[in-house]
Amino acid sequence: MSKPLILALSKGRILKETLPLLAAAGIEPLEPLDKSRKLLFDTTLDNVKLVILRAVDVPTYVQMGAADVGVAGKDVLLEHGAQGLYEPLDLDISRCRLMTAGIEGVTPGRARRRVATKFVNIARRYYSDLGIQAEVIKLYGAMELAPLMNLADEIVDIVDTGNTLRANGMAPRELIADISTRLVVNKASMTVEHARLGPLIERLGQAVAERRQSDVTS
Ligand SMILES: Nc1ncnc2c1ncn2[C@@H]1O[C@H](COP(=O)(O)OP(=O)(O)OP(=O)(O)O)[C@@H](O)[C@H]1O
Ligand SMILES: O=P(O)(O)OC[C@H]1O[C@H](OP(=O)(O)OP(=O)(O)O)[C@H](O)[C@@H]1O
Repeated sequence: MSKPLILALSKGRILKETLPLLAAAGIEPLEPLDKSRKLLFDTTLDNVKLVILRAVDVPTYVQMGAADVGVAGKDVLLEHGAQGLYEPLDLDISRCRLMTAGIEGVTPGRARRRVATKFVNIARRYYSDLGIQAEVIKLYGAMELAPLMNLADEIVDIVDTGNTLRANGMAPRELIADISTRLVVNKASMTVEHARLGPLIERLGQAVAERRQSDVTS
């Protein structure tokens, strides 16, 4: 039998929205994902397996060829870099915005700005493109706390409803990028496994289009 095709999925919020799309494309795990500590699952498609990863690890698995296909947020992909990856499909799920934000009513001054974020590469690129001097401070969560605690003047973070910012006396400032979840494919796999990947990407594309259509009519 040929080598199994490995799909790397981001756990958490993206996973919940990914599973119905995969099911519509004929791929379902053979056992419930949350009933064990297992991370590698067989599926209803012969020789197609799922691995469930931290979202930030998905691009690494796909880039290195440990997984053929991945599902990850555009924020994670922008932060990681696109080398060795194709991005053939916008899955149109987990939509949000990557923004700068700061304390409500405060306008940032001209001085070197302290910026707290987990997206350090995106932030460095963004401020450098604008010619703004920034000291980027890496955090792993609760970015909204940093300006309140005088650790930073500004944050770069995901904004959806804006509730988290509002609840902490903060307001969005500039849009950096509109974000949604993307399908990524290892460049070598795309060539070698084209016979299996082509139809898979097409079925997923149809599932995305059908979901969009049902959202419009509901
Ligand atoms: N509030 C939100 N609304 C919509 N999409 C979001 C929101 N927050 C994050 N996302 C998108 O979902 C992805 C995964 O978010 P999630 O909160 O599940 O993981 P995480 O907190 O980044 O990862 P981990 O829990 O592994 O640290 C993000 O990379 C982003 O693309
Ligand atoms: O604009 P909102 O609708 O409030 O969404 C934005 C929040 O959502 C994400 O956090 P999440 O809830 O995923 O928690 P996390 O800190 O675990 O990432 C993100 O880091 C923001 O804090």
